[in-house]
Order: sequence, then C-alpha cells, then structure tokens
Amino acid sequence: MQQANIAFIGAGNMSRAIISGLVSGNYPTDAIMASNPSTPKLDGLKAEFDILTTQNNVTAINFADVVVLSVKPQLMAEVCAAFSEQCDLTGKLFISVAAGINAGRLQEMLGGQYPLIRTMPNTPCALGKGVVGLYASPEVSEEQTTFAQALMANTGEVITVEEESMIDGVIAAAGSSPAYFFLFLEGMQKKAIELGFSNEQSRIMVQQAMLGAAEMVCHNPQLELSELRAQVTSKGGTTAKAVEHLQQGNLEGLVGDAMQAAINRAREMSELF
Ligand SMILES: NC(=O)C1=CN([C@@H]2O[C@H](COP(=O)(O)OP(=O)(O)OC[C@H]3O[C@@H](n4cnc5c(N)ncnc54)[C@H](O)[C@@H]3O)[C@@H](O)[C@H]2O)C=CC1
Ligand SMILES: O=C(O)[C@@H]1CCC=N1
Repeated sequence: MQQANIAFIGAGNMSRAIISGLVSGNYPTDAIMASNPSTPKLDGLKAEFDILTTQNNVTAINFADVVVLSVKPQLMAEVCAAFSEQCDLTGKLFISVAAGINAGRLQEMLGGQYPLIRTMPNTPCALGKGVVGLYASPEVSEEQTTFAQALMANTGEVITVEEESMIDGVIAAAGSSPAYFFLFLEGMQKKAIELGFSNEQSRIMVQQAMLGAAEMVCHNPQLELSELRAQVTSKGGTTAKAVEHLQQGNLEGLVGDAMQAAINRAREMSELF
C-alpha cells in the first residue's frame, strides 16, 4: 500500500494539518485528493501543497484506496450515507479523525464492516510535531495497520492503542491539549502586555519560554518533569512564589478535571452521533 491514493473528505483544519505533514514527508502529491463543498480551502490546499481537489465526495471516494473521514462529528452520518449510496466501498481502508464516534458506529454509517482505523491527531501534525492515537478495528489487516502507522508518522508520534476507549484518553492528553497550552500562553501574554511589553515582545517571551521548556523535556528523558521544575525553582526565590500560587489554585487538579471533561464529552458525543 506504499503508493495508495488517499482522499480527505472535508478539507478543514485537521485535513490541512495531516496533508501538510504528509507532503513534508514526501508523500506524492498526485496521490492525495481533498474534497470539500466550498472552494476557498481547496484552493488554499492546491496552492500550498499542489494536491488534487474536488467538490464532489464521490469523485474523491472513487479515486481513493484510503479514505480519511475528516468532517465534523455531527455531519459524519449524513456525509457517509450520501457517498456510500453512490460508491462501491469494497477494498477501501477508512481512517476517521473524528472525536467521539466509535468504530462500530462509523461502520454503520458506511453501511458495512469495512476496515476502519480511528485516529486522534492534533493540529501540530501540520509541523510534523503532532501526536496521533491509532486504533484499528478487527477488520483491519496487519498490512493496513502498518500502512496507517507509517502514514501518520509523517505528522508526528503515533501511539497505537489496543482498546478503543483509550482513544478518548488520547483526545484529552493530545488531541485537545494544544488548546490548553495556548490558553496558558494567552494568560501569560496578557499579563506581559499589562506589564508594558509590546504585543510582539510578549509573544516572543511566552512562545520561547514554552518552546524552551518543551525542548528541555525532550532532551532530558532521564529527568522527571518535577526535577526539571526544581531546576528553575531557587529556594526562597521568585519561581517558588509563582509555583506556590499555581499550586494553591490547584492547577494540577484543574488540569486533570479539564482532561476528564474532554473525555466525558467524547463519551457524550458517541451517544449523540
Ligand atoms: N481541529 C482539531 O484540533 C482536531 C479535530 N479532530 C476531528 O477532525 C474532524 C474535522 O475537524 P476540523 O478539521 O477541526 O473541522 P473543520 O470545520 O475545520 O473542517 C471540516 C471541513 O468539512 C467540510 N465539510 C462540510 N460538509 C462536508 C461534506 N458534506 N463533504 C465534505 N466536506 C464537508 C467543511 O466545509 C470543513 O472544511 C472532526 O471530526 C474533529 O473531531 C480531531 C483531532 C483534532
Ligand atoms: O474539539 C474537538 O472536538 C476536536 C477533537 C480534538 C481536538 N479538536
């Protein structure tokens, strides 16, 4: 399956992120097609990555060996019903990126037990710095799983899970989590601006601090995160005061609760859609 034709149904944020990762990983651009009802995103993808585009899902499905389902969860049933009525889906591998729709439900939407892989990527996939959770339904062959793992590895680290329910954990820890960090940075930037720094200066400070912290984590796998924190925290110093404040506000508990809220919502969505 090395040169499989891949169709993306939905050309939004997540498809763009994955396509960007694939193209950076030298996946042939004439083997990638994106489908979307309106043209602006398609035009953008064509201009940026020189991939094939269409406004017709049926054209995309007929082109594809591998179909990436990348529309919003609430639209998935309607979208799958429309193309599955008009296309022969036999022999195709389906990869869903949707949060909160179980593999069995997706197969129901497709109208058959086609091989289906659920993935949970995140937006940093666009830079090859993503995380992708991957779960393969029992219908998926070993070759197809290896293909999907290699495909998604173009976009970042792949975490394969044996239990489908673990995908909800990937949502909480990785799919949704870039937003938690952005929110934290927003708060920091706001305060830096209040302190008199320009928008640009404050952005440089917070982004570089986060990038540096992430690099420290990556380059020191032997050190616990708490040890890296301890290295910044001089006894009786400024960091200690700031960290104490965050701990008094129960930052850790709040983060855990936020992750659980994401998981709970994924479970709710799996009942809704
Ligand atoms: N944005 C994120 O960080 C992540 C999103 N996801 C999942 O990715 C999926 C897509 O989310 P986003 O890309 O963020 O949404 P988005 O709204 O950016 O993209 C969805 C695209 O689907 C298109 N669309 C609507 N109706 C269609 C149809 N009938 N046929 C083909 N395309 C159609 C829309 O025009 C839009 O361009 C969702 O299921 C979401 O759960 C998963 C992980 C992370
Ligand atoms: O917010 C969402 O539902 C999607 C799934 C993970 C990130 N974005």
